Amino acid sequence: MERRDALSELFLSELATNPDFEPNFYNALAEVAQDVLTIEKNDKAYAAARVLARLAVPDRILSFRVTWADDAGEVQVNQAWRVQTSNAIGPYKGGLRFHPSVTQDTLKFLGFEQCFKNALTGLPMGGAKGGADFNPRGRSRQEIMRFCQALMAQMAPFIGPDQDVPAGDINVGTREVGWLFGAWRQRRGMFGGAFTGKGLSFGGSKMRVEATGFGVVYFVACMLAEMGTSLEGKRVLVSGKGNVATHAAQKAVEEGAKVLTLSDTGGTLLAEEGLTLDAIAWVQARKDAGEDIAAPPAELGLRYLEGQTPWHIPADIALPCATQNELDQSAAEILRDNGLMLLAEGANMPLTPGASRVMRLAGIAVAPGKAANAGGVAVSGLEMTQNAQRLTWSAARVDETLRDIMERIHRAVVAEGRVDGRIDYGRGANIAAYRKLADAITAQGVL
Ligand SMILES: NC(=O)C1=CN([C@@H]2O[C@H](COP(=O)(O)OP(=O)(O)OC[C@H]3O[C@@H](n4cnc5c(N)ncnc54)[C@H](O)[C@@H]3O)[C@@H](O)[C@H]2O)C=CC1
Ligand SMILES: O=C(O)CCC(=O)C(=O)O
Repeated sequence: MERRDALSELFLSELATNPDFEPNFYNALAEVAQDVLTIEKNDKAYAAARVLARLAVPDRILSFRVTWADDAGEVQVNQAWRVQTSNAIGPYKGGLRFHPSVTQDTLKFLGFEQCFKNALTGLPMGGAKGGADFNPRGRSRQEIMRFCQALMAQMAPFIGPDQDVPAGDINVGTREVGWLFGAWRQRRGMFGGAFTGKGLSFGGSKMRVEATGFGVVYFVACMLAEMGTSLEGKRVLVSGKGNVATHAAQKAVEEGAKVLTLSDTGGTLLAEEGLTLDAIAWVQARKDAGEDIAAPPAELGLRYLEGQTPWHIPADIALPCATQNELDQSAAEILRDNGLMLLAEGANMPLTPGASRVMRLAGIAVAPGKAANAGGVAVSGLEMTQNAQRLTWSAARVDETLRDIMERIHRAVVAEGRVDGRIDYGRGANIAAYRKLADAITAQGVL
């Protein structure tokens, strides 16, 4: 970690020796600390307020046992959490994830990142993240609905439009948000914008489904414009086959790029001539039906590379859009050797620390998730605005505002990220977000 200075070493050393060491949270905090601690030290008010030390400890971590009955009538027990990291600039805000790999560490790191991401959007949203170690794979629709209801039986008292506003994340889409919202509404006896990503018939925003993936591509277009080029004809690798991946692929194709891949945990779908919108729609339909993508119809021009990730295929742009730590050091070395020009994180923290180091040393522009994938939560913020106004905006208005927000985030990140004639997007994002959080935290006293 050659970027780490004495200040961040000191700050992190206590965390590193903690017996409950949380590796994902540690990596996320380390990334931020090395960029902002000097700013904090040089600002009397920030230093006195110990801003980063306060953000490093969530306001609270709520932990729940979720008990429900499966289709066979057997009792199932899961563990769930809501990490409310900070509401200094707005109500707690961040998604809910259902996946067997979910731990308190995962959610603590995601909640911390969410504070910075939400600050970058310019909208009044604090940071939170939640989820459960529940695996929806192989579960029936009824079982997933019962699980959502059992979870809300526990979590509903802590959720509300001005309190904490969850949304979807991995394995939590519009359908699950509908069930969660329904259960919240029933428990609390009120209707309000307590969730985003809702169905359009009960307060959801147009374009929320597309927003994260589209926003990634709007951000990449800004990076390319900064380099004096565009997406036209660029070869793009996308990983994942979910909400973020398929919408990033769709928008990149619409902007003239040649998207070569999507992927899942079993392998990579390769389109040598570039994915068509029909091929992307096929992947979306398979995912929605809970079916795999290993046997695509011949007319779509796809090949499934069993057991492979997309990263060995030569390309100009990489968009990891599946999950954290999905791209490691050796994959980064292959991308670098194949002449990659930029990478934007659709997923949250998809690069391992080793992969980040390879990219940095090679001078490859890397847009961190907190900037590049902020479009999703930005449109969630617009959904909260629409709910508060009791109005519905047109898709065109939301999309235009989304593009505008991504361009503003890009400008803010570039303004803080110029180092030795190049742009360090990670540093720019950390500092721009930190300043906003620090101003709010110092202004509100010691609490
Ligand atoms: N949905 C949203 O609005 C936002 C999501 N994100 C992040 O984007 C990432 C993806 O989230 P969604 O698309 O919403 O989830 P999703 O549940 O729609 O899709 C995730 C997909 O990734 C695939 N996957 C999981 N692990 C993989 C691996 N190791 N290799 C290849 N594929 C893998 C799974 O097959 C799954 O279909 C996550 O890191 C999430 O936190 C970030 C910002 C907003
Ligand atoms: O829309 C939201 O509130 C949350 C989106 C999210 O979980 C994320 O940005 O990682």
